[in-house]
Amino acid sequence: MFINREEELKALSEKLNSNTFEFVVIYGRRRIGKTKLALKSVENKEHIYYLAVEGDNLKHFKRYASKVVPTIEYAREDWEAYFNFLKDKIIIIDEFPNLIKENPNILSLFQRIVDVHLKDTKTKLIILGSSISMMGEKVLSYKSPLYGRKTGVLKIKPLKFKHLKEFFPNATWKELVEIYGFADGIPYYLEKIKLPFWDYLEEEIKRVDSFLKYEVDFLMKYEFEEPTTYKKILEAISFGNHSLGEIKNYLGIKHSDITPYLKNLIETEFIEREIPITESPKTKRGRYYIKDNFIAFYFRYIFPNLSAIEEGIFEIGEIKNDYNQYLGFVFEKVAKEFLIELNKNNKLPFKFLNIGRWWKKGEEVDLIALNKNEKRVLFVEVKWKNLKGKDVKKILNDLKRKSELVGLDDYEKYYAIIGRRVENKEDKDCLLFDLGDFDRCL
Ligand SMILES: Nc1ncnc2c1ncn2[C@@H]1O[C@H](COP(=O)(O)OP(=O)(O)OP(=O)(O)O)[C@@H](O)[C@H]1O
Repeated sequence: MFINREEELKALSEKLNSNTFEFVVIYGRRRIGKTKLALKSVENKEHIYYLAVEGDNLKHFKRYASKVVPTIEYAREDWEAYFNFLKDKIIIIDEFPNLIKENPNILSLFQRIVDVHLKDTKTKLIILGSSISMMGEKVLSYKSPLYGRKTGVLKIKPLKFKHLKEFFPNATWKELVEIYGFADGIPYYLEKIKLPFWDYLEEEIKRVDSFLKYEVDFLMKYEFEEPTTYKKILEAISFGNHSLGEIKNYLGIKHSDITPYLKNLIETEFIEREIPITESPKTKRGRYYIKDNFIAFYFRYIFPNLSAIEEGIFEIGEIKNDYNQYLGFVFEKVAKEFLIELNKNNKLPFKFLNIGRWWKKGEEVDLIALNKNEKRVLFVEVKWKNLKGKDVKKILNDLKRKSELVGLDDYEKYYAIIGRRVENKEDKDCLLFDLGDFDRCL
């Protein structure tokens, strides 16, 4: 089964079919599907695939490459000599950071190989890496010897919510939101899930060898040497502490500065900083959110309960009882994707160019979609609840009240409510959507 990645495959296919040398960097968090994508792109093409390991890479690489280019057996054991035998070939090196760890000079060495041997050939060199900090600093940064050599960069993101339907064609949208809250759009986790979701989760948590216990440690090991404080920060955010002050309070640190930790967590893509949509990027009023649902799920439900899970006394009810509240946040992310899809297909009253949250002094609007040129704005409230007519009226009144606080007085205003289920969607005072619309629109 291979799901989506159409745009990435198109970009790779253009590179692979070009008449010139190409050096493509593919990176993204572990489990996201880099290897599968790279291999899919060369499915019907002769290629060398090498997964770099912790040591002896020169020897191992030669063995793999010789399956495609037997004459490489005669090459001296060094990278420059190897690449002389590999001109015009497709070469994929997975987990490139392992090569850097084994030999930090590899970067200058590859720079030389490109400049002296490959630049004027049709060789396609594709390197893959999971450590975002290392790929960023050593490969992609302007300080890297390889900086000017790459001809393409692909950052692999999670699959979209709508793609979950392809993994689980028989699941309802409600069940898909529940699954998304756990696995996000990360193929490795999606692949593990069997329906019904709650039975799967209960069984997985009970397993002595459950991957849930170790996965996040394994991911963090790739980015941080000492993850304790990072973990505490992620736990704080997963329990709804989003401002700097709230996070500090949760950690119980009064004076020490946690901004370097936050900066590193942003750089390694564990979290992101958001600002109210109407503010300038320089604002101090940023808030921190965990980037993928799997990490949020782990820090909300697994990390605080590791001992109980280990002792086999953890009850899945602990998660079930809280899950709807947690999904409130997950559903906002789903709703945003849904609106972006509607926008793309011209199914909204105007085309927005910007979408994001807004907050000020205890007041919040879940989503605001803007077109500054046309001076039109859509205010959106997202509710992971079944809404009756009277609920809709109440929410709409409150949304209208809040819309007056945002300061877009001369804009033409529109309102939308997105609920789990909404009764009487014909109400014409605002746009109303629920999971029933997803089949039509996603
Ligand atoms: N587009 C996809 N459709 C379906 N399954 C996928 C897709 N991409 C990846 N997978 C599955 O998800 C799992 C992880 O994918 P893959 O090994 O390619 O990720 P990766 O980013 O290279 O991970 P790592 O860095 O941890 O090795 C694999 O079992 C793969 O089969």
